[in-house]
Amino acid sequence: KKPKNYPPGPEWYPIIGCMLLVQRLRKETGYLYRACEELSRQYGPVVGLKVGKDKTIVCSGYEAVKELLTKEEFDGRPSGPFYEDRTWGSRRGLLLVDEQFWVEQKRFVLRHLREFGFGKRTMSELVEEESFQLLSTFREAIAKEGGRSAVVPMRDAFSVSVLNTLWSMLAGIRYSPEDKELKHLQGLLTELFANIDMVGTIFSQFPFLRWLAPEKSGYKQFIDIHQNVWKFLKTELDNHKATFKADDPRDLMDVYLEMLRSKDRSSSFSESQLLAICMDMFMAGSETTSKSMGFGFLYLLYHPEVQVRAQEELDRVVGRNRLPTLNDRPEMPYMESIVLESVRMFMGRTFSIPHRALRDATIQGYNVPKGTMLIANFHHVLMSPEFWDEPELFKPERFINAENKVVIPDNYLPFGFGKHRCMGQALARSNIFLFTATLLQNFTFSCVPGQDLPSKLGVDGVTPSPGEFDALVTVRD
Ligand code: HEM
Repeated sequence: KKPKNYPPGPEWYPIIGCMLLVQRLRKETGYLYRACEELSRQYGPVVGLKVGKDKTIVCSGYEAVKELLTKEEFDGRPSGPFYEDRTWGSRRGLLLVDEQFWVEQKRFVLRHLREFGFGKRTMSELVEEESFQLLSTFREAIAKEGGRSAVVPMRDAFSVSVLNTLWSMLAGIRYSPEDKELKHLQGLLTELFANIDMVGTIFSQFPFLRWLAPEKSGYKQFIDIHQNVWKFLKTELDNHKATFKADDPRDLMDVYLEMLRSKDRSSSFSESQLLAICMDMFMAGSETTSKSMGFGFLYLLYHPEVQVRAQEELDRVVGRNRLPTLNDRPEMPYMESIVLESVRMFMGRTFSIPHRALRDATIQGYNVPKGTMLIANFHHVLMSPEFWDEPELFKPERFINAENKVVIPDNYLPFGFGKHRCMGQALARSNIFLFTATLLQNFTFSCVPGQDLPSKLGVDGVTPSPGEFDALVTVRD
């Protein structure tokens, strides 16, 4: 039975709730966000659902999304097997934890990452080093062809560079693009992201399936992948422990190990929590950044005029005799806007990380019972014609005002808002800025002759992906 004054939505059936309808709409539209958009067209900006055991409210309108992201009552994260079994029976990490545990761990990580990558100087060092490596990889691909251009698979072209910035901060490690260990880790993350949703999986909504149908429900695979990521991280943790020197921390792992040795640490600190932090930083930071770039470059193939304008800005501000740096950013509003537009195209196809009502509350006047999961569908705020002129087009100039300054509208919320807002926004934007600027300074990207332009539809998953596509990369004259 629906709770009193629950947000409007489709009819619920025993056990399954409205799962069948959501699944059907998802199949018809190709994306879960589109299924939810369809429901909000019918029921309004706040839709009340029940999928299996989970009462779930999906918010689409700006007012509803803002209320969800800022109200302290909604600062919980969901609980249940999906959110607990990934970290061996209790919620750990940074992404899916709440209350005092989350506050303590987030504060610690933010404070110490300033020294290892979130600070202005350390971030410049990290990102500039990776941009150079990325440029070398593209140059090598062209050199192999022996001419001035090469066909390059683009979907995963940025993953190594992004993973390297994260792993350098966490554990002081950088990989070469050919490294076997790196490919293993990347493969695990890609597999995981293709097999789960932002809102859980069939076995989180119907927990009994874990025991009845562990293979078919995806539970076994989910646990196997997590176990492998865990093993990968544990090997590095053991290396760190073996080479640890008190008072000489090299990275986040070392400062955390130092904390674990302190007698008066809080009980939220543990070795398994350290591993879960690393896992969550990979999960939150790698696919999001590289897929935003994937979408960005896909759209650049459609919009050669955007490349020309970006290259004019690059030539004017940076020239051709040195590589761009993060210090050039204030002078490059157009490149900055390409970053914003790339992230809009990515996050406009998905949801926030789910929140949970910590107690009975209301949203937009509707009742939200304690324990309800709340999700922001970012499609509306990032891609609706209500807010954006020709939202489906890649138009960086939409973020630039008459004084040639970047202006970000209030409804541009791809990194969330409120206390759970993204921890990695500055790093993600710096990575996308410098990787894109370095590549466009040196190359022009076009559709491979004889091939159609790649589909803009993308592929659904825990985060949307642009699908595989190639670009003809040509050295600039
Ligand atoms: C384009 C790239 C990225 C996008 C679009 C993005 C977006 C988001 C969003 C929407 C949230 C959830 C906000 C909420 O639930 O209210 C989030 C949370 C988070 N992000 Fe990101 N993110 C990106 C990159 C990164 C990077 C590079 C890192 C790590 C360095 C990172 C770490 C996190 C963490 C740890 C959280 C959880 C924060 C919390 O719950 O308190 N993200 N991100």
